[in-house]
Amino acid sequence: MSKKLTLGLFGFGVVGQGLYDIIRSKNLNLTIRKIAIKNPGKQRSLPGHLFTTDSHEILNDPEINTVVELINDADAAYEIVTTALRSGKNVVSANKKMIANHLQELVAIQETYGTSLLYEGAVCGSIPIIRNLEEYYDNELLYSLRGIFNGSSNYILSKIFNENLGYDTALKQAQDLGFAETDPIMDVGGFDPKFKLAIATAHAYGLFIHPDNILNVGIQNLSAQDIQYAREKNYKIKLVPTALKSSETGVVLYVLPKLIRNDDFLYNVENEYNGVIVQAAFADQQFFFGKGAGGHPTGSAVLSDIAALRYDYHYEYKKHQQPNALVQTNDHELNVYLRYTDEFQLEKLEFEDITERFYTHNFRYVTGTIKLANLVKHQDELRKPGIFIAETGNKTLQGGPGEFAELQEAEY
Ligand SMILES: NC(=O)C1=CN([C@@H]2O[C@H](COP(=O)(O)OP(=O)(O)OC[C@H]3O[C@@H](n4cnc5c(N)ncnc54)[C@H](OP(=O)(O)O)[C@@H]3O)[C@@H](O)[C@H]2O)C=CC1
Ligand SMILES: N[C@@H](CC=O)C(=O)O
Repeated sequence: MSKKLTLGLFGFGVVGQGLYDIIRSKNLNLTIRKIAIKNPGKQRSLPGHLFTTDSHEILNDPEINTVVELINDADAAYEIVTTALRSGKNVVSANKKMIANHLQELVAIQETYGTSLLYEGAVCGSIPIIRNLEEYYDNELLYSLRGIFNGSSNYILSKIFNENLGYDTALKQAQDLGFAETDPIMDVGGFDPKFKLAIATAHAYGLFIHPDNILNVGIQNLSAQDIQYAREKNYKIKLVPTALKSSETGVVLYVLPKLIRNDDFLYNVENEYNGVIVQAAFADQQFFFGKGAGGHPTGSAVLSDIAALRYDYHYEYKKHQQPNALVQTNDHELNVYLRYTDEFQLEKLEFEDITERFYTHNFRYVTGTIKLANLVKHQDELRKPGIFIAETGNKTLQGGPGEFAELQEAEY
């Protein structure tokens, strides 16, 4: 039965305001009873009596049955969300950092208290990927999931490749447009897409992997030489999170920049748009595309979750409940391009083989094969200035109905 929802909203920034605009534009039979914010002195577009800086005005209000958490502080969000769920209120959140870092505990709290936490807006903005992974792919063998999960870094890369804009100018634009996180290293360093990958993996494979255990290397060290290298070969560089089944039981997870060929779905995903490629046994490749950042696109996903709560929708985490033997593994080889400064950096990484080597006084790179475990071991080195790594090979998983996937390498 459809329930009347009375909302308590936390956060009235880019996404909170975006959600409010959408709710106001339609007759949705929803009431926003109170909005909690941080800074009482800020100018607001709504009457002052709607706002509070006291979270208890929402959390202790028995009239409020639904909390919508849209703040930019993951620690405060954790307190708000867990308190709300424990006091019998359903919650919608877009806070991927908080959700990814506490997912297993949040699932347990929902079970204990019979409440529901929905977070479609936390992963790829407007793209309904979580509910699809949760519901649709239950009976499909999921080989891999990869894509563009971060609007800001994609915006920056698009502006660099398509308009020759400088990195700093493009980043400033992404911030001004409300796409970037409060600390933009979360975006460009690949942390934000890693949080999203961790959440998606729980719904794709039933695996709860803490983000600390997933490699992320971002685009913050991208240089003019890397751009030139990619352009000369007709590639674009995108920041790509990947989850793939590498064996009967192994799931490989990482976030790396990637050289993308023009026949890849991701090649034409530009600006703040996101794209997710799901590869499954019977369906083969499927591609989801939509805006991954911004107030209105994210607000639309948040609203969809709010609407689902009218019907008591909750994630069942079925793939986690069912016994399966899947485990995360770093036992996997990747084809990469590596620009480096000192030979010792190259030696440290211990390539399996090197296929190409280029050496001038100001530009050194190799391409070759490297173990993911080595990248994990030396991830701090990979984030230092003067080094840039990008995946080159297009690992696609192929297999027919009933047979296990074979890993196929398409070398560029
Ligand atoms: N921007 C985007 O495109 C997307 C963002 N997200 C996520 O949504 C969330 C919100 O992002 P966004 O709207 O961009 O952030 P903003 O910085 O635009 O807004 C944050 C809001 O949170 C409020 N706030 C901060 N701390 C508290 C607190 N302790 N109690 C109550 N209110 C608080 C701020 O109050 P005040 O107004 O007083 O400063 C502000 O209204 C983040 O988790 C983000 O990662 C998810 C998908 C897309
Ligand atoms: N900072 C994020 C916002 C949406 O999740 C991004 O750029 O994708």
